[in-house]
Amino acid sequence: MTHVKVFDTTLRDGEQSAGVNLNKLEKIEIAKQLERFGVDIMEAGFPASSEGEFEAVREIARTIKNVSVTGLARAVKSDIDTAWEALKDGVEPRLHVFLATSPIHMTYKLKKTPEEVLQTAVETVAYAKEKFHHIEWSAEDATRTDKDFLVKIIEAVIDAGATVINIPDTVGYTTPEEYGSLFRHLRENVPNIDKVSLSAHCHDDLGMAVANSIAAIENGATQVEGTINGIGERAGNASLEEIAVAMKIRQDVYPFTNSLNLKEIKRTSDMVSKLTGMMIPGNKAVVGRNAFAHESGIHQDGVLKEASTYEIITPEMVGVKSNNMVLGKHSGSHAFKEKVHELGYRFNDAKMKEAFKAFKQLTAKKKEVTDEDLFTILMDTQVDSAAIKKYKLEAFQVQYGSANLPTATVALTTPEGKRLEHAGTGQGSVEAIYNTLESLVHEEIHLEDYQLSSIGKGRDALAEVHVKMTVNDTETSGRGTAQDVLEASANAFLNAVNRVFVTQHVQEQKQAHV
Ligand SMILES: CC(=O)SCCNC(=O)CCNC(=O)[C@H](O)C(C)(C)COP(=O)(O)OP(=O)(O)OC[C@H]1O[C@@H](n2cnc3c(N)ncnc32)[C@H](O)[C@@H]1OP(=O)(O)O
Ligand SMILES: CC(C)C(=O)C(=O)O
Repeated sequence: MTHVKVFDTTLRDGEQSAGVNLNKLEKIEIAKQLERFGVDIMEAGFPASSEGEFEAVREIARTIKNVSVTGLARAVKSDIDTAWEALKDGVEPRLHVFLATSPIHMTYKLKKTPEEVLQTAVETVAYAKEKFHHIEWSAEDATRTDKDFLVKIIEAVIDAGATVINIPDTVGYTTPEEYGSLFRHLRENVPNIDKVSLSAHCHDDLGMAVANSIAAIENGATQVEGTINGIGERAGNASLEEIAVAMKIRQDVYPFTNSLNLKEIKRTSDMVSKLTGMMIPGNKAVVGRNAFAHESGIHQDGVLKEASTYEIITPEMVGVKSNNMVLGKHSGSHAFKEKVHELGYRFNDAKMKEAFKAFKQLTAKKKEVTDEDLFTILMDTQVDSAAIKKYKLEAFQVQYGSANLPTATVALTTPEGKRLEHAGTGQGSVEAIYNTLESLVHEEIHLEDYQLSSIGKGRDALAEVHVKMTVNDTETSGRGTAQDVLEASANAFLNAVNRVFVTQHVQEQKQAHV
């Protein structure tokens, strides 16, 4: 059976999803989970794109020990140098360098002739080879590229030192037949193709990213790229969990192996969804809330008699567990620690105490704390940098009545430790809180998006709010959870403001040290 390497780009192409903005701690947390999931390569970001991104990629390369960490670079020497600085301490530094090859991209975007593009590609790969042993070269918009030119440029970059050739369907334009035949064509026509691995990278604009990726594998790709939950630019990338489960369930027609641990799918998917704020549709294959739910009588009857009548994937296969140890008000720290480990978290004593405290606070309001609730608490504990001082919500009160203008009174502490209080109004309760918070933090804030969902079921379920906003023209996002919808809303607002504040604070500290 052919082994297929899995290249995860959740932290790069996935983060290119409109409105997604992960901070360093969140990226590291996802990277650790991707390592547990068993990906072979993870693209941690685009180091030359910003200082924050550079630092996140460098930290991931230093932290992750069982996965080759890569970073994206344009065919520009300074991008390659920056990528090297970010990646060089990793266990297997790997560069991902790309250049567009289609007539549309070369003419209008790069404003270069095909000859100039070929020369730039060769020069930059040769330059990168002085530093990197592993180089993936991507022909951006390969599926709208002239085939003869594609053959020519691939042969040249292999000679220059590329070790993996990626054939991206950048705009999600291709079809399974066409994409498969492109891989066959390259294998048959690029003279030195045996020196490299071929990789597939598909986008989902026409809803065919997974099918296209599998067609590529059937036709010689030994590496497949994608993201968790299929997040990514525009309509997203190929969803890795769907590719993995399709290969597992249809081994009879897809005789390929990979190193993924399918039982980590649910946890990975939940984490990516929560930290990016990209909700998973209920009917999403493999990880949607309804993926294992049977609603209609005939189906339920069939499943009760024999599950395989209507279930081709078992929930256990992808890590959806039945909750056998319930934690609540009377649970102690031992059971809590046990559960923390079961959920895949490894905390030092201080973080464990912090998480236990948050858990106990929740049990005062909620009878039964589910795995989903705990997962949220643990993730919040993990990605919160207690060392950096931030705005903190102290108390709030909202007066609401259908005939009155809602009024919020809010108290918070500033990063400098000062307590502030203010009251304000709005058309609704959330707006009243947000108007008041805006006055308190003295920044110009525009709310772009607000999403509310519940974690789990029942009247006492936790509320989770995701916001996207601009703070003084800087785009940011925030997440807040609480049992009360208004408190979760206030937390999300302050979380978004704090992200901007923390970034500024780190930059100011750096400048002070220069
Ligand atoms: C298909 C993909 O997903 S590619 C990855 C896309 N991801 C991103 O763009 C996210 C990160 N990007 C960024 O932060 C910024 O775009 C930066 C820092 C990389 C560049 O910013 P800027 O210098 O302001 O340039 P801007 O983004 O406006 O334009 C891109 C420039 O790169 C050029 N370019 C685009 N791709 C490449 C490439 N592969 N190799 C070399 N140059 C390239 C464009 O032609 C344009 O050049 P020009 O300024 O001479 O016209
Ligand atoms: C950089 C390349 C691989 C890319 O993301 C694309 O073409 O979609």
